Formats: sequence, structure tokens, C-alpha cells
Amino acid sequence: MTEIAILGVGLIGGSLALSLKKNENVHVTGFDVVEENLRMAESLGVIDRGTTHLAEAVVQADYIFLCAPVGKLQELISFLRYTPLKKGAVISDTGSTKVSIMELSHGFAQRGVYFIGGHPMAGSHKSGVEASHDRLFENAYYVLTPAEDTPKTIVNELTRLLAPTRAKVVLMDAKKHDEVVGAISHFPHIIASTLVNQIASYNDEEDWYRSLAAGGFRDITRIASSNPRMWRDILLNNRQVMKKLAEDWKKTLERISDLIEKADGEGIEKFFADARRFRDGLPEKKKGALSPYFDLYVDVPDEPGVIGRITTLLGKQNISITNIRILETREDILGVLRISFRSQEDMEKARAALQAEGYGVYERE
Ligand SMILES: NC(=O)c1ccc[n+]([C@@H]2O[C@H](COP(=O)([O-])OP(=O)(O)OC[C@H]3O[C@@H](n4cnc5c(N)ncnc54)[C@H](O)[C@@H]3O)[C@@H](O)[C@H]2O)c1
Ligand SMILES: O=C(O)C(=O)C[C@]1(C(=O)O)C=C[C@@H](O)C=C1
Repeated sequence: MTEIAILGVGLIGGSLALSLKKNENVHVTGFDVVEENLRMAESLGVIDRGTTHLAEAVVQADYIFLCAPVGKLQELISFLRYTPLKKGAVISDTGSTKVSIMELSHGFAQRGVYFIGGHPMAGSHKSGVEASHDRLFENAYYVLTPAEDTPKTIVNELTRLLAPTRAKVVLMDAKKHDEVVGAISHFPHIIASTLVNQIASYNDEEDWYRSLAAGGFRDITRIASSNPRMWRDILLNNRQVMKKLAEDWKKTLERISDLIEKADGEGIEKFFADARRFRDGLPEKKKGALSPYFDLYVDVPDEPGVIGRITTLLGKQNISITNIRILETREDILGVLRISFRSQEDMEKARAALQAEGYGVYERE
């Protein structure tokens, strides 16, 4: 049996646990600072066992995955440095930045313990174990940044262990990772939030900005709904790269402002044509055959007790809900209650039950 410890059982830790558990010879122990998350993870079958005692979670582990927020990785690594670990154990992480984490990884090899930085390039603006899914990483890149003193055989073993994620494992230098991922993941989160904050700052008593915000605005700002704490930590751990990207962004913005100022139609068209050519040339993202999320949007009247009636209706039919959220807007989807399920089957049963009671039920594309 391969013993796995997942430290931080949220969206990524939970999804990794679910993928790895497809291998029957794997036993997963979860550690989290929030006990409720562990109980939820156990009840959803995400982990085999949960504990809030860190030393106990890792002492028998063959593989230790650090899946906590980037800002918490330093304290976890410091703890692991001085706690008993199995000889030959492999420590990896899933943090979105790599240089600052790899700087903390030295010295384990002397104890016969190996460190391999990791970053699965898939995720969501959702967080928490309720949103975890065994196919989250399917077809995504999974970057590994091994410490210099980690033998290649150990990297190969970790790659084999990760096979059930069906991600494409690639090796990369940590600095290169932070530059590239800074540009294609971290900086876009700043831009998405900047756009939203700009619109939010316009004083409009009739609320037209909110009402008219349609497809384009919503597409480009989806990631502004991500966890602010997580993104604070990521930016603080990739500051140099962020500063350079912000400078480049200012220059580009000045260039397009200038073209508008001069009414340079040709220049403006070229600006858009260049972007379109590059965007259209991006490799097609082959997602899994099914969407990894099973969410229904239910059009509910604004009246007391309606959420209770819906959850009772689903509960009576033994359909478990993994998450429920009231959305504040009614524009892009004809519903305000988002209900998440674990499987397509649960979602379909719920759809039938809700429709039979006359609720309008929709699925976002
Ligand atoms: N969300 C994404 O899209 C995404 C994608 C790839 C990698 N990542 C990275 O993966 C990590 C986890 O992100 P997530 O989206 O799963 O976040 P999450 O908020 O869903 O889960 C984080 C979990 O860590 C727990 N935690 C907090 N402090 C802890 C500590 N000191 N020790 C142990 N557990 C602790 C939290 O209680 C929570 O359960 C982050 O480092 C993030 O940068 C995120
Ligand atoms: O899909 C999203 O919502 C994400 O933001 C996922 C995303 C990304 O930027 O692509 C975010 C952070 C990660 O470290 C990796 C993936």
C-alpha cells in the first residue's frame, strides 16, 4: 500500500486525492487546519482518513503533498524539516509559484527525503473540498520542478504515481515557471479584477453597468471570482515578475490609447488582428469528455423558505448536494440558485425532481 498524506484538503488537495485514489493500492490521509473540511472530505470519500495532527499525518507517508495556500507552505516545510519522516519519502507541493517554494526545499536529501516542486495547471475560481473532482487535472499540464539533489528515478516514480490524474507531467526550471505562469495565470487575475473594480467604481444610481454586463465582460472577468487570499499569496510570491508585467502592460495600454487618440484605424485593426492570430493559434484545450462540474441553476422565486423546500425535495430522493449558492444576478443565466452535485447521475435525478415540481432548471454551457 502506498501511503499518501495530503496537507490542505481543499479544491486542489481534494482533487489530487480523488485522482490518486483511483489506484486501489493507495491510502490517503488528509491533514487540514479546519477540522470541518476533513469531516466533509471523509464523508465525500475524498480521503480515507483525516487528522488535525500534522506529525501523525506524515510519519508513515511515502508521498506528502502540500496543498495549502502558498502563504502557508513555508510553515509546513519548516515543520517537515524537523519532524520524523519515512526514509525515501517524497515531498511535493501544488503551489502556484515555484521559486520561493524551491528556496525552502534544501536539505531534505541528507535525511533520505526528496523534494519535488509541483504545480497542476488546472483549477477553478471555486475553492474548498466540495468543489474537488477526480478529473480536474485531466489533459492539463502538471509542472514538476525537482530540487537539484533529487535523483531522476524519484522524479519518475512521482510521475508514475500521478498517472491517474491523466495530466501531462512536464519538468521545468522554477524561475522559468514563475515567469511564464506569472504572465498567463497570475497577471490575468490582476487584469480581471482591475476591470471589475473599474466598473464598480462608476457611480450609477440606476445600476446600468451591472445590468448590461454581458457575455464579453463576464467571459473575461470569470476569474475575478477567485479566492482573494489565494491570489494575495500568489502575487506576494512572484513580485518581480508581476512588476515587470505591469510595466509592459502600461506600455501596451499607452500604445493603444495613442492609436485611439490619433484615430489611427489601421493601427487599431492591426492591434486586434495580432491578438486574434495569436489567440486562435493557441493549442486547443481538450477537456475530459464530461465537464468536471455538475452544477444546476434553478430559477427560484424570491420568497421565504424556498431554499429549504428545494433541499428537502432533493434530500427526500437521497440526492446529495455538494454545494449550494445564491447568485445575486439574474442576467446571464435564468436562475439564482446554483446547486452542485458530485456526479452526472445525481445532477440528472435532481433536474427531473425539480422540473416535476415546476422549477425552471438550467445548466451553464
Ligand atoms: N485554485 C486553483 O485554481 C489552483 C490551481 C493550481 C494550484 N493551486 C494552488 O494549490 C493550493 C491550494 O489551492 P486550493 O484552490 O485548493 O485552495 P482551497 O482554499 O480550496 O484549499 C486550501 C486548503 O488548505 C487548508 N489550509 C490552510 N492553511 C493550512 C495549513 N497551514 N496547513 C494545512 N492546510 C491548510 C484550508 O483549510 C483549505 O482546506 C494553493 O497553493 C494554490 O496556489 C490552486
Ligand atoms: O480556471 C481558473 O479559474 C484558474 O484560475 C486556474 C488557474 C489558471 O490561472 O489557469 C489558476 C491558478 C493555478 O495556479 C492554476 C490554474
